[in-house]
Amino acid sequence: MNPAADVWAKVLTLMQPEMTATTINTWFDDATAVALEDDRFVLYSPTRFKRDIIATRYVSKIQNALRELFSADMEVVVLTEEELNQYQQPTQKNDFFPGTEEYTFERFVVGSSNKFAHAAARAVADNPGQSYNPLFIYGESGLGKTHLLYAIAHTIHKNHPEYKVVYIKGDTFTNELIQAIREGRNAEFREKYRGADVFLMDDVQFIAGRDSTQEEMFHTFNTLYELKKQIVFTSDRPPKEMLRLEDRLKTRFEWGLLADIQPPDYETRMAIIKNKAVRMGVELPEFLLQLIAENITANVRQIEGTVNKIMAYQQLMGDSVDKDTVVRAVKDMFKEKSDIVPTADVIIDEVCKFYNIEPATLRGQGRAKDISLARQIAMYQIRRMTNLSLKEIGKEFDNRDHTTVLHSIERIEDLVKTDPEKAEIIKDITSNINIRYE
Ligand SMILES: Nc1ncnc2c1ncn2[C@@H]1O[C@H](COP(=O)(O)OP(=O)(O)OP(=O)(O)O)[C@@H](O)[C@H]1O
Repeated sequence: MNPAADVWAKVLTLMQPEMTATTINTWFDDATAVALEDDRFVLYSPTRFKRDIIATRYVSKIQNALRELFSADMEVVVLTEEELNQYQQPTQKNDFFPGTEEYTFERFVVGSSNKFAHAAARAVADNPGQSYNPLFIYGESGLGKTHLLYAIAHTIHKNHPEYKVVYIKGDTFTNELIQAIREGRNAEFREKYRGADVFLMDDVQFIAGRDSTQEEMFHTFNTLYELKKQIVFTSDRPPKEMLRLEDRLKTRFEWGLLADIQPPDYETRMAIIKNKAVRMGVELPEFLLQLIAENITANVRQIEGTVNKIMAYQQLMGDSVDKDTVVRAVKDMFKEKSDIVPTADVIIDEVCKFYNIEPATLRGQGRAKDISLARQIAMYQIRRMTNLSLKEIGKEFDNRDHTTVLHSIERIEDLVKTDPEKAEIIKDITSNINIRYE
């Protein structure tokens, strides 16, 4: 169904308690929905007189209903006949970073878990280089950091089309730099990044621990900062927890404003699901909204994935699906996600990659300090991430005894508490393992 028409039908229903049926019929009987834009809802009323009444008296009521549907403020426009003829849907409004059209402030649902980061991003987008510099947004994966970064980019581009907005991921920066050095194009690389008016770096944690990248970042930062160019970073953790990051960068990253994003609370999850469903033109009954909001708690990306799957499911099955069938299908989706358990092989492989040793060595009897530590980490990770018993873990490591395995695991448990660098290594290895299953 046309999402705008669908939204309009919902708006009319939502307005019912506040208006008599006669009022609704009188003013809205021939009004039709023209478009649902990013932050505007466009209506058309063929009767000039009715159009004027809607535009003057009822816009705020329509806006209230839209806010309820989208958890966001939208502008409402009521077109006259001539305006309708001239109306052109804005196409590719945000096309200067293709593929990111949906990542706008209007489409970002604000709740208590992200309102600080959202407000900071807005401030920076409205006054680049003048409010907080740098802005450093951090939080776990899938909570909207990239979304905010692009929203900043789109807003600045709209207000200042002449600005050179540069978006780069931490690991791409590293790779490009290596390539530039290899090909003798250092000057070109520098110009590209140090010449930016707005510098946005996603996942900056990936530059930590790499000397030439950190050196380049240091000079890029200084140049941009002195010129009062806006700098924004995102990361999966705050600077002080980036233990392999040079101190001079750590302190610089903290010069401006640090803003964290937490996993969304129940209300925000509900709002995100509703917003997404309405935009996709899907009808999700209350029980289904609640079921998703109760079960998918950690990550907005997973919430979106679930809504997409339900939509596909409903399209396939049509209206004939009964409640039990949908509930079962949705529960299967939850199960599928939480049931992914990495194998011992994959975990051992990732630990070996990190420490640059052979799996056979890790599994074997060698007692060199580095190898023992890596082995203990592997045992700890297997215990944490799989359902294997101590005995089964022992088998993976040349038939070691289960008490040896237990001692190893306990040693790493202690280290994680007392040695932040080790804790960070474990975090890195865990995310490398998880990535293999995404
Ligand atoms: N508050 C929100 N409102 C609407 N959509 C959101 C919100 N938060 C996240 N999303 C959506 O969830 C998905 C994941 O968000 P995003 O890619 O920005 O996460 P991230 O924090 O950058 O994750 P990663 O660290 O894995 O890159 C995107 O499609 C984004 O639009």
